[in-house]
Amino acid sequence: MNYTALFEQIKKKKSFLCVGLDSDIAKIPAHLQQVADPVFEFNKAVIDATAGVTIAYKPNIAFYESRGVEGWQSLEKTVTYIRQQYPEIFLIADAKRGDIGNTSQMYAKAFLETLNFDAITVAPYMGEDSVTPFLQYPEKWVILLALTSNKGAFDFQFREDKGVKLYEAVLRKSQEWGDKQNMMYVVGATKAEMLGGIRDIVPDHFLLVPGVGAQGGSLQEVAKYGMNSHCGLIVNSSRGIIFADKTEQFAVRAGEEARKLQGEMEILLKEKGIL
Ligand SMILES: O=c1ccn([C@@H]2O[C@H](COP(=O)(O)O)[C@@H](O)[C@H]2O)c(=O)[nH]1
Repeated sequence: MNYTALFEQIKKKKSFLCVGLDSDIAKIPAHLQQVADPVFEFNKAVIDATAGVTIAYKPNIAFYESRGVEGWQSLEKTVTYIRQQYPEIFLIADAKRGDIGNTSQMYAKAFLETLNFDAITVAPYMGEDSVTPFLQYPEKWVILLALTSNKGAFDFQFREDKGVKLYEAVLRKSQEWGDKQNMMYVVGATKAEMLGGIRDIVPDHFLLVPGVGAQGGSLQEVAKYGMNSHCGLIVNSSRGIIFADKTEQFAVRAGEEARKLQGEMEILLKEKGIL
């Protein structure tokens, strides 16, 4: 999916919501634990309840690969289901990969070709040759970790060299490798106040923003500092939507939580003049 198609989806759905499929098998409602593939059945119900107001899904790969072969099967079935039922939706593998060049090539093939995701999250710290193999796929995206939502972000990402913070150096240097058509950046909603400065460096790129919902980030603050004339934001919520309820009503509640966020997003898009 290209930049224009993504923006068209945002306008059509009046939403820049990404639902995170962090489908921890231990948290899946009891009544689904007996079926053949509880994670897939859970995902399917959440997807059907939220697809109308969602532009992207982001399975976090840890919740699948931790279960071995069965987990990979749940993931593959989930991707196939979304591709068949909701082909307009943008699919992000939150895998946080990146290694020496020939290994990155295999990670890229695994997620962008074999599993057919639209995008993959990549850690930038091994540099150019670890990132560029992911950029060889037309209409696929690298989402580079820039400023993460967690407390540990302060350990390295704010370190300064000649007045430039490490996450700023990531934003600047990586623009030599890709552009707004194939590269996005992760910026945590918990660091929304830094988004103004980030927009000075990457005014046009899409940003994937996790941290709204369970981590307490504010959607309004994210939009205030981070929204550009093409929206430029994909805001993720995982636990706040998929585990809003742990009873047989989980999908209904997931749909309600997703619609609530979409309603707030619609207001923000209108305020910005995008709708
Ligand atoms: O800086 C980052 C980068 C990635 N994530 C991921 O996003 C989701 C957030 O889940 P919630 O349940 O909505 O908190 C999860 O998959 C993280 O691994 C992030 O939170 N922060």
